[in-house]
Amino acid sequence: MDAPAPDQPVRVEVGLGDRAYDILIGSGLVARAGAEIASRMPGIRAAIVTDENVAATHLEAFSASLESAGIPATAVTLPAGERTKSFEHLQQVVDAVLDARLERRDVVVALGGGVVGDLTGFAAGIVRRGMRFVQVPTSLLAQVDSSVGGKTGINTSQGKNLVGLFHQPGLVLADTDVLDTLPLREFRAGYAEIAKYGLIDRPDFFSWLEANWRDVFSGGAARTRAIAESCRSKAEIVARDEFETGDRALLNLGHTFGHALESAVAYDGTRLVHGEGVAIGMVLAHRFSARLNQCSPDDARRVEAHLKAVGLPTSMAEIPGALPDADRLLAYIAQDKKVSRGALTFILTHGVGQSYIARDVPASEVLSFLRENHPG
Ligand SMILES: O=C(O)C(=O)C[C@@H](O)[C@H](O)[C@H](O)COP(=O)(O)O
Repeated sequence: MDAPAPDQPVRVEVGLGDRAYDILIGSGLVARAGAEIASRMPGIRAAIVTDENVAATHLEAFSASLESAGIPATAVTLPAGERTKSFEHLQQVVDAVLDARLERRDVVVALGGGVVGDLTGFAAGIVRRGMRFVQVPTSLLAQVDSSVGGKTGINTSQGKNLVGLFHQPGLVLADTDVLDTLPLREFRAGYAEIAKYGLIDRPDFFSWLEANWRDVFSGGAARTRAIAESCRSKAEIVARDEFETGDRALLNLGHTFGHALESAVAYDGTRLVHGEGVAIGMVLAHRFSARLNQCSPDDARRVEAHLKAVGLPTSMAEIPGALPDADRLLAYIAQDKKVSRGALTFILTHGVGQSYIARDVPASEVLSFLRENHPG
């Protein structure tokens, strides 16, 4: 990561050879987006994909920025929320891009959070067998996780992100100013993914977060540092295992349980948003590791205490409304993309910052654990 001049963005490179790209993190990037895109991709036209909430606050400024850089653009605005990651809205985006007669070398831009980014990236990956794609993440979660690394896709009734492909963006512009208007619940949800990097393999970062999380929430240098550290962690893992044949699965810490819970509430964001599912999932992953004598119960309690301190849910009991029973939750887990020849794979841990990939985890152990932790 380059050391930035005071008003320059932090730059993190995702080192993927001839598909390497920059993540720029800093203030004022929505206003500068047109210039940043045009300097890397001259002569293009663009389709901007966004959602109703983001459109209300940022679409005008973003469109103006493209226009002033000479990039003709069309925009498509989708409903906000996880349920938008569907075949129906994929079709809407594909139609908008084709109706605008964009060519393969033109650009589809995701202006929004993780839902918009995942859906837009998927559309860009399949239209004309792969168009260029730029991520302008407007949520904390998208800035520290989903806009980086090229996982794109949609949800189905069988489970989360079950249809999609790997399609890398050509540029990620993370404007830290847009986080100032993010609802607290959304900010916290993104924070769960920041904490995840500490829990995977950066125990010092986790300790730093325990001491400094209030500053991360208030903004300024601590926030930028946490975002940059997260992007650097993710970029390193993605560069060495782009297609998740090994280590990249570590980024799924908390997601095996978390995705099952999101599926269990039918992606109802009033009950559970993705980052909250990840927070509960990370606590469960640590508790499950302790139950299997892989880590100390003190470590599991430490993780739970920190996530609770920042105001994240840490147990299934905190999800409003009834949940399906443990057998049904296990059925969702069995649809997880890490399952191989029917064997369940979890990201477990030997302690804070010591996560590892556990293949062939017995379903009977998972079921007993889910029953013990189920609120019903
Ligand atoms: O980029 C990755 O790899 C991740 O696993 C990051 C996750 O935080 C992210 O939510 C991802 O989309 C989940 O991937 P999935 O393969 O479990 O759907």
